[in-house]
Amino acid sequence: MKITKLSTYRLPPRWMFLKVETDEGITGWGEPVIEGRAKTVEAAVHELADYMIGQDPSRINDLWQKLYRAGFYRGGPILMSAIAGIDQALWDIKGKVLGVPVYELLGGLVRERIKAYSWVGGDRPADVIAGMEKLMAIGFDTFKLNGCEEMGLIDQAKKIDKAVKTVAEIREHFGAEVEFGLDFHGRVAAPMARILIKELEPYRPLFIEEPVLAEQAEYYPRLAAMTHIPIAAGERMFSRFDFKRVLADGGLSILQPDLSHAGGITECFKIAAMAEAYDVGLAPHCPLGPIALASCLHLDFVSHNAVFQEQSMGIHYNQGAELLDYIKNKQDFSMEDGYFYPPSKPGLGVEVDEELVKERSRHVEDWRNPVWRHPDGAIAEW
Ligand SMILES: O=C(O)C(=O)C[C@@H](O)[C@H](O)CO
Ligand SMILES: [Mg+2]
Repeated sequence: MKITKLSTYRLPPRWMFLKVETDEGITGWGEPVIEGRAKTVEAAVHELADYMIGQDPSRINDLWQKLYRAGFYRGGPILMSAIAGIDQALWDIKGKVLGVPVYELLGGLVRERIKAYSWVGGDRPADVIAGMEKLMAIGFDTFKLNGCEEMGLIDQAKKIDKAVKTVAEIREHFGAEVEFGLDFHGRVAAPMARILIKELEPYRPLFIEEPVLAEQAEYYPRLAAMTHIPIAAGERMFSRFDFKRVLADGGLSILQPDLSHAGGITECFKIAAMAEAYDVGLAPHCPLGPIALASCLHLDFVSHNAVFQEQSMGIHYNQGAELLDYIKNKQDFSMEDGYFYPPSKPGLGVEVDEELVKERSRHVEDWRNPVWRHPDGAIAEW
């Protein structure tokens, strides 16, 4: 079998699908994208296609190493997202050729289901109680919300109070009936992170995510030393080499590699095993589409240390399309009592509605995240 063509489709809300075709009619789908830089990743995919055309798709490891190492420069969000989507499509092809779900190729199930969590509250946490109640009605009891809005390097007590008030209301309303992660989203710098974490402790968040930016990862062990709340990060780390440093330095209790940013299934399978050696949980980051989510689920079902799975149903970023809009087998992503169950179809188990993908990709807005500024006009982390 030989790879014959790579086609990319940028799609609302802010996703990109990749179709890899072969000379035997079997195709694989991937989801390479960096949110807000879809065109850049698209260019990277088509540059890397030069290494792919005419190659045997079954040699995933060799192709991965070639894509990663052959161009001299490596790593980072763009190249690793391009590799991620290609890798997902290669696993999809392999599973379809052999007639088994990808998790069977990775050693089979370690669990029967995986806990899902859902976003509430949007960019500026609001209406979180109503959002949680709505999702609890369909079985969710685990959520994530932004921990705060813009936060200056040194900021006012009232900004802290506003963040704490939102969380206090959740506990006041639901008691211990819900679990929630607080995503600081990289908006907070170390000085304020210390204060905010301390003031949030009494409300027992399930984890605190990106308490500081990934480029400030040296603070993770220092923050972990001052709190018992598990610290999570990983969506802005892109390879084993990024993750080995934070694992060796300690501080993270949960790794959140993104299967569409960190080199795909091949790379994240290794990252998951590295985390397990440190007793660190795996909770793949996934605010994206169905192919990314399916890739996460296959990893969750073979990783002993997988703890819960993010998914984008109803997420505030999904303007213009929803998680399952582009796939035919929506029932295969059924959620029961807040859990996902193993995909059953060969490959990634995603049946892409190709006609709809082609139609929707003809007129696609180029999504950008908002640019925030502090009251003094300085750029704020979004
Ligand atoms: O889902 C998360 O944890 C996020 O922090 C969302 C963020 O990654 C946006 O997708 C960036 O555009
Ligand atoms: Mg996040």
